[in-house]
Amino acid sequence: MKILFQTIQFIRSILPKDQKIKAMGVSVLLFINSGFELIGLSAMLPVFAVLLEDNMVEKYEWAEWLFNTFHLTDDKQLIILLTSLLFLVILTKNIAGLLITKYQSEFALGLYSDFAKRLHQIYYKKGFTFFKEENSNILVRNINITTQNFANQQFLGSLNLINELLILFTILIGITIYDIKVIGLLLFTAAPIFVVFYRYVRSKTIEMGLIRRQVEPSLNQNIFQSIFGFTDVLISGSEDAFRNEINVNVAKMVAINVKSNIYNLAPTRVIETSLMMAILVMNIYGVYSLGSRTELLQLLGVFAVAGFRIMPSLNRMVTYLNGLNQFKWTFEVLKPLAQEQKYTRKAQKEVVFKDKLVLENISYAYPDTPNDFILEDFSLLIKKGETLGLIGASGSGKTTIMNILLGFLRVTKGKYKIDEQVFGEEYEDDFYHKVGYVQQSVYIIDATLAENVAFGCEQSEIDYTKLERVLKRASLWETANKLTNGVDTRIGENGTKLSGGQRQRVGIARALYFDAEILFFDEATSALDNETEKEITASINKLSHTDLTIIIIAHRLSTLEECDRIIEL
Ligand SMILES: Nc1ncnc2c1ncn2[C@@H]1O[C@H](COP(=O)(O)OP(=O)(O)OP(=O)(O)O)[C@@H](O)[C@H]1O
Repeated sequence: MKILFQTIQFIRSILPKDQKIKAMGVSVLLFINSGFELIGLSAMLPVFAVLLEDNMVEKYEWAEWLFNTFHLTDDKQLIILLTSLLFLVILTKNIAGLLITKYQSEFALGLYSDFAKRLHQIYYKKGFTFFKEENSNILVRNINITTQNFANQQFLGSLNLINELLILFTILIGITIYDIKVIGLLLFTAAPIFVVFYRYVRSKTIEMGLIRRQVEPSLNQNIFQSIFGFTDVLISGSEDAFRNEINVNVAKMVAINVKSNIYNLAPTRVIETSLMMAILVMNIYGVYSLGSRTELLQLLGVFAVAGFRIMPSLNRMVTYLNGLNQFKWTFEVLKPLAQEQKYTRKAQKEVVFKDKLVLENISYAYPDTPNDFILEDFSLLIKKGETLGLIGASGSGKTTIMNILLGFLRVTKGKYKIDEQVFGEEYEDDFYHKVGYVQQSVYIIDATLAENVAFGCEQSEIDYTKLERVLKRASLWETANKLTNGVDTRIGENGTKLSGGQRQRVGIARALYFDAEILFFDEATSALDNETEKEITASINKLSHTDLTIIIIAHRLSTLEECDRIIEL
């Protein structure tokens, strides 16, 4: 049961105040549900009593009251009346139970959506280096699958477990009041079998959870790599190798799911066996120690009713406990939700860029190699409106400088200033609005050309006049007109329906659409043939000598011909 306390503790740490209150509401509903269950169960007892005993009216006041109120004439009518009442009670309890389940599921799935949103936000706040270092498959799993697992298995699981425990506890108290011997029997026969079984399953399910945690992202990675690297896989003849890796991981998932199914189904059989054991012992006791068969029959009746409810309840308890154990690792993934304050950003300020960008005696080392300085005591001043070229050997630090200027990387020593403002977290939002960034491989989403240029805007929000203007400036207007549906043509995942040069132009048009004041080009033309490179360079040059500040990284000097200044690293 330690796992239940740990889970409740963890849930409390990651739920915001309003959700904690709602969660309490859900718990109260669950307790009401337990109450309904117990009413349903105890409503069976009078029916049994009537079936087993004669002359009820003379023996019990409640039977006499029913007889008089409903003008009954004999015991048969009492049986029918009680069974009908029992039916109504069970019907009401089940309808109420379903409504409560609906509410509870809506709340749990609401938590899933909230956790996914919050985790996504936290990851974004962790910034550029975090995304560069983390495995994307693990991040996808964390945001989408882990949050869902937690909401279903940990949150709902623990609530339901408490609910079942309450029901079980009340039934056991009822049985104790009725006949303490029955409880003794259960404790000495069914309980030990159940405890031994659960202990065995617990260690197995924790182990399975850890395997699942590791295999799921690897499997996704295998599949994604084989899909995105289709041409390389085909040409290198590594199709079988990729498929084998997929198969190995799928086989591991299959083995886990088979075991998981068995561990979730086995309790029914174990519990049934242990209850049968209790009945056996009870019969031995009854035959030799009880006065009459009727007494034994009544004892068995109580036991049967209790067993009828205890069995599925115990079964569900094991399933919930299995879930809690198997998905205990999700705590670690969702821990950042409990420390959300750690990731709060400074209030955002407007950045004024009228004159210059300055790198002042900066040094930079990547976090995983803190002693390896890529840049040391480096200074650079870029005037507003200037077109600056950066050239240098591979690995000399050009992209690192660009990422510092973009505000993605923070300098270890020295200062990065925009006019007189020292760049920091507080300027991020406004500064990102002022920059455009065209990389060697422009990121294209599976949407229309217009949506790719007006990146992140809903189709209805796109300014088509502006779109036409920027497409013309990026020399993409003619291409757009040749597409089946013009700018509203879908250009395929990763821009598969566009040429390399056209994809670069989408990047340029995007930067222009968002009125970037500073444009960064990182090897934007290096993957293109000479002719296309010339065309793109011409498009970039068309932009220079305007108010735009342009910083270009290139391998070929020819690309930088029109630059005001070229710096060689
Ligand atoms: N995330 C990182 N963690 C650690 N080292 C890194 C990281 N990114 C780059 N480096 C190292 O920093 C150095 C400079 O890399 P950078 O990408 O800035 O060079 P570059 O001049 O742009 O190279 P290229 O022309 O080949 O793109 C390289 O030695 C590289 O290995």
